[in-house]
Amino acid sequence: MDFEMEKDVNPPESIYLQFDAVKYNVVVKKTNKWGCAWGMKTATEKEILHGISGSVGAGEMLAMMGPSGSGKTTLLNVLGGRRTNPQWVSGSILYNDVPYTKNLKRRIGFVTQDDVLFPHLTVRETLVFSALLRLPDKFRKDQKVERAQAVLAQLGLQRCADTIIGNQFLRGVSGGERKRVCIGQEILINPSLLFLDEPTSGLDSTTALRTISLLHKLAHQGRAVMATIHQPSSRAFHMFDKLILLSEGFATYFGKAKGAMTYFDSIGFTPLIPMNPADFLLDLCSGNINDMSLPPKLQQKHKNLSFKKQDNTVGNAPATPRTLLAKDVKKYLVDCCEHQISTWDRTKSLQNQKLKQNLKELQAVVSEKRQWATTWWDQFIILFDRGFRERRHEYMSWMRVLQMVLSALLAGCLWWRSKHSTPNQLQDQEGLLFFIGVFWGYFPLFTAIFTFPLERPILTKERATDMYRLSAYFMARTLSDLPIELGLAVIFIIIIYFMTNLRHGFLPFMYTTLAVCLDVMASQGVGFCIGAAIMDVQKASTFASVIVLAFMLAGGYFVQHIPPFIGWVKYISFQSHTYKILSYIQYDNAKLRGLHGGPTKSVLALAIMVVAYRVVAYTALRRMKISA
Ligand SMILES: Nc1ncnc2c1ncn2[C@@H]1O[C@H](COP(=O)(O)OP(=O)(O)OP(=O)(O)O)[C@@H](O)[C@H]1O
Repeated sequence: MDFEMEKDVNPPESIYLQFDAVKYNVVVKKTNKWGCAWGMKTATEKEILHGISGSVGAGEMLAMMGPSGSGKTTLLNVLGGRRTNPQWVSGSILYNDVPYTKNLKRRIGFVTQDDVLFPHLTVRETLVFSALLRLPDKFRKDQKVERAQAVLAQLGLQRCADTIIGNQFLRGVSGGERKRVCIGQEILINPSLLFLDEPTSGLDSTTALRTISLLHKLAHQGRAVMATIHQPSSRAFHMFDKLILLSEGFATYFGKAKGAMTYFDSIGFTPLIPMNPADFLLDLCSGNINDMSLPPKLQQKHKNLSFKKQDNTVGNAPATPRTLLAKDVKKYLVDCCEHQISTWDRTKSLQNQKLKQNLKELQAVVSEKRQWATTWWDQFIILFDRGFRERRHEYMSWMRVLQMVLSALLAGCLWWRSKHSTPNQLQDQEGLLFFIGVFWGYFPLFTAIFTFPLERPILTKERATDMYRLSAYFMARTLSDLPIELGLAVIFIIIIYFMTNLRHGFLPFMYTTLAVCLDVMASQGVGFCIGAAIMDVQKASTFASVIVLAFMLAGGYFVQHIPPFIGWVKYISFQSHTYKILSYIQYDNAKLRGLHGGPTKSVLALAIMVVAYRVVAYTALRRMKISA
């Protein structure tokens, strides 16, 4: 099956990307001698890209090839505006002769190596939600949906349109289809520049070829397409317009893909057996010179080295004649590239394009003011709807409902027809009230701590493309789980209230339900807070268990006279306040049970906590800088 050409969308505005002598450094932190990340640490700077030059224009597909660790992803991230800190990036990177600004985001599509998608949404839902969020408001809702359908057809995804995306635990669409969904999410906005990191990794050769052919078509519709490719087949290789070959962060070739073999032949490297050009080039960049001719300069060295003893060292590893030769080959390639290729290509610049189009017009494309595609409210509604659909299986999960019902039935049996006439009966019933507070202060918290750490990859991806405001996401995400948590809490209270014979009457029942709902919301707030601040599921769970334990112990049931230096825990413990409110609802004279301060204070405290913990969670999320 081939992919249809896009018919109904105007060609994107052309952007000519030119980069010259691009370098990229990172700080490498070394751990101490025990391998721990804390204590005495040393930081060193490491140069990952050593002055890469090249260009790509509308209608061209540039492939970046090289052995693993040669710097392809890093270069793609730098050119795609994902690494812009001038402290670490140097050299010139110009888009229509203008340096990168965040305004360019809406002209750039970026497909990352990992397919970051919601597993429970269908292919159609994924594309429609992306279209609703990313296409500007000048399109009506039905036009946005139509655009998503057109992309679906263009990428040949109709057959699996209503299949869920899936993940390693959940059967969904195939790897190739998932990759096409990711590409679809980017081409929805009709980008001028499309960057793709390993779009063919993990795909069989036929699907990989189809994907490259799709990229080739997308480029020929007037886009500049840049992709890192590991091991293309020879048919795929011939679809590339331009090629950058990297080896250990150095360029060993930049120019027309078709001219690569001729170039390497001209500098002395020719395959001695029929070979896929991509295999030949990768072998060469890795210094593996089996089955190829060598330039005379290296041939002589090869002979000399073959007679030498293996007593030299390169780095920590013993240097054999083969590794020394590989090093010489790479150096030779880099020198040749520097002198012969980059010089002729650097002379080509925007000048060629300027002849075709007005420079001012081209630059206006790059400098267009950055603005949100949709309003805050639309973002909130769309994200709420998406969140609800993604987690609908959880909401409808019988396991969860069963867990709640069984817990309520168990507690109902244990406190069956409880009374509070004698001190012993009263003590038992207070245990029940405390249990309700602790139970509903525990489950929502442990569900909420996973929210942000698990959604971080998708949040990072979507925020990098300016899809929505963080506040709209936060509100939608924190509110979408609330109905189910509150619903379950109400079912629980209905069961337990009548089984355990709590205070009769409509008002006491309603107040109890309200107090538990406040408990649920405060507990969720603490969970969001911990998750957003730590952003690591394991660490967050450990920390949360300590917090829950502290709040429970200080809740007023186990210890009533807490020493003043630790007494503040009681005030921020939502379980303590819930227990207090429930006691007031059940008993007329709560002071007799050692409870001081009326229920109003506790209701107020819980209400403040519901808001305050969420504000702290939002601030923590902002500080994580999950944006580009
Ligand atoms: N933040 C970082 N800190 C330290 N080293 C880094 C960092 N980022 C990249 N590197 C190193 O830079 C080199 C290039 O990495 P990069 O991911 O760009 O390679 P690649 O060619 O895309 O590899 P692959 O094909 O395996 O994905 C690697 O040696 C990598 O370990």
